[in-house]
Amino acid sequence: MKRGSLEAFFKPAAPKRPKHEVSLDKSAHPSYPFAISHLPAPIKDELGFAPATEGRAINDQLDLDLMYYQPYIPADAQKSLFSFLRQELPFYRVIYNISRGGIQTTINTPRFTTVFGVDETSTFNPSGDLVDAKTGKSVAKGRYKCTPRPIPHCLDQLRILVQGTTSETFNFVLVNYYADGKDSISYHSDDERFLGPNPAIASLSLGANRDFLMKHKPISPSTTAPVAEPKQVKLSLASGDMVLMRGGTQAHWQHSIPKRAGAGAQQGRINITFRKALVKGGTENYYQYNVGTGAVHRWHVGAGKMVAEEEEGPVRKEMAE
Ligand SMILES: O=C(O)CCC(=O)C(=O)O
Ligand SMILES: [Fe+2]
Repeated sequence: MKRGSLEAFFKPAAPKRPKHEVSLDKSAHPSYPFAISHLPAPIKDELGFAPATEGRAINDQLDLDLMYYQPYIPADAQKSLFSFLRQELPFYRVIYNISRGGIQTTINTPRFTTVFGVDETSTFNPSGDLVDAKTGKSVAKGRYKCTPRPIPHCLDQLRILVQGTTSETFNFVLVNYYADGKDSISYHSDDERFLGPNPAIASLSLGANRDFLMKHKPISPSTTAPVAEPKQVKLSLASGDMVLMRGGTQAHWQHSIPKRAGAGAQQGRINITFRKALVKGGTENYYQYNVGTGAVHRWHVGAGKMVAEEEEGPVRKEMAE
């Protein structure tokens, strides 16, 4: 076509190529507070080189069965994946009540959390409807006390990658965001019955370095020869690292990310765990404690922190459209 011709004049200008290739595609679903971008192509390409190192077995202690990838995510993708996920995912600061020794206590989860997925009894069909895993029929509205969310494309790519490496299968992605050294997770085991016996859990770290502490549960005194209490394990998790916990690890060990003071404690850290819940109760538990009922928080680039979004009333929604 000749330059300056009438045709050229009317031909819409070719869209300008962005400096970095960014995906315009997004995962949208009625259960999401907002659409979630797909992984940008450069990150996706880099992930093709994962695992960046071979896993190293840590199983020299009683009941401990870990594989440690140091790192799992290739160096060139660590920062960009961290920033992308922090910016794209909805996060919550869940508050809930528990009864401790008959006394009602309010727990403020000391970190941001979010979760996607559904247990084995259900699945999302290609249209995004929740259906029974066996019959493919629509799941009745009241079946779950929560609203399960499909795993967005960006996290699903990670899930598929980690499944390939570990030969495990996962249907849940839980994400923690530790804004700084004051955020933490106290000692616990992910040994809920809804995960079945000896669950495998893959745990990916991005962003700030944090210590991952593990301790054996108390060993009940037995009539046989006394066993030495295994010593504490400390892994200094760095950006891109992945720990696969499996076998008897959850049944016999607890883990935590303690608060941290001093240099480096101002940096944020993302943790992603991949798990497999077998029954409905697992889905309800995960949404109750990782989404809850409070406001959604979103990363605010200008403020450099998570900001709670106002509840979207009908007026704002109309304006946004
Ligand atoms: O942040 C971590 O590395 C651990 C998170 C964790 O233990 C959990 O979410 O259950
Ligand atoms: Fe855990």
